[in-house]
Amino acid sequence: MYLDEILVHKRAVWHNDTALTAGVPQRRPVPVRPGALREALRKDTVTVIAEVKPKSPSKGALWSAERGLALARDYAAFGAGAISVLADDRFFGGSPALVSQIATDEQVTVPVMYKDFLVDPRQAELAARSGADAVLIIVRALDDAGFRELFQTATELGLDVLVETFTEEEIGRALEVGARIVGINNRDLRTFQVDLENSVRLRRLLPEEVVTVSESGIGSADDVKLLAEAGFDAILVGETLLASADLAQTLGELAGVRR
Ligand SMILES: O=C(O)c1ccccc1NCC(=O)[C@H](O)[C@H](O)COP(=O)(O)O
Repeated sequence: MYLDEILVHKRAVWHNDTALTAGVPQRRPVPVRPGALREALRKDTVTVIAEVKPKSPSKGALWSAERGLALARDYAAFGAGAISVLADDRFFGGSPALVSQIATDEQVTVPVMYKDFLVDPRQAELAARSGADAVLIIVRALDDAGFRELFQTATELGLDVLVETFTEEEIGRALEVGARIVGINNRDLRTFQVDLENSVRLRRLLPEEVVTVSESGIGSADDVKLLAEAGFDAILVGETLLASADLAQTLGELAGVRR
């Protein structure tokens, strides 16, 4: 299920008002922490944003959603600087309720990002109600007006925004709206091909004041060293952690690389 098909589904769900919102309180249950994600990503070592992703279109089943909270607690205890939680149910097996459960948990003290395919400002409102500190917005999912509106809505709600890019043109669009945290995806969401060189090649287009995140396909401390040398502040990692037989060790290796 490639990006275009996911977006068709998302637009239909929000257009028809049939989005899954059960398990998310009507009012945000915890205070907003603007800047929390950005701050967590600027450390001496490359920060790991560890992902709770129950399944994926490219890999199938990865982790049971029922054990999502336990996983998030382990991530926080073993050195993740932030946690990304899939809010999409259909393709990734997550839910807004899962984000809420993790974002409001007392043992999960690191920032939590609401990870979905945002096509409607109401999704940013749902993210804020869930208690998340941040949302991800994928530039290529939106036209300029839609991107600007979503970015503005999320920012006004006090959420940090990780703006995901894949090309030079998309980096230009991210900077144009004033993005302060920019991700570069290594996975082409139209083919699922993964190439870390995409991050290395595009990083130089981002100014120093922008916090940078390399996303997807990161599997070893050597990968992280490559990205640290290219100038990245942080990495977004799912599959490598979800498949690890020794999470404390794997996370320790990825999170221990100096910038
Ligand atoms: O992960 C997928 O298969 C996928 C398919 C279609 C759209 C998005 C997809 N992934 C979203 C992500 O951003 C990744 O989950 C994230 O970067 C972590 O990647 P990885 O470490 O490779 O699990």
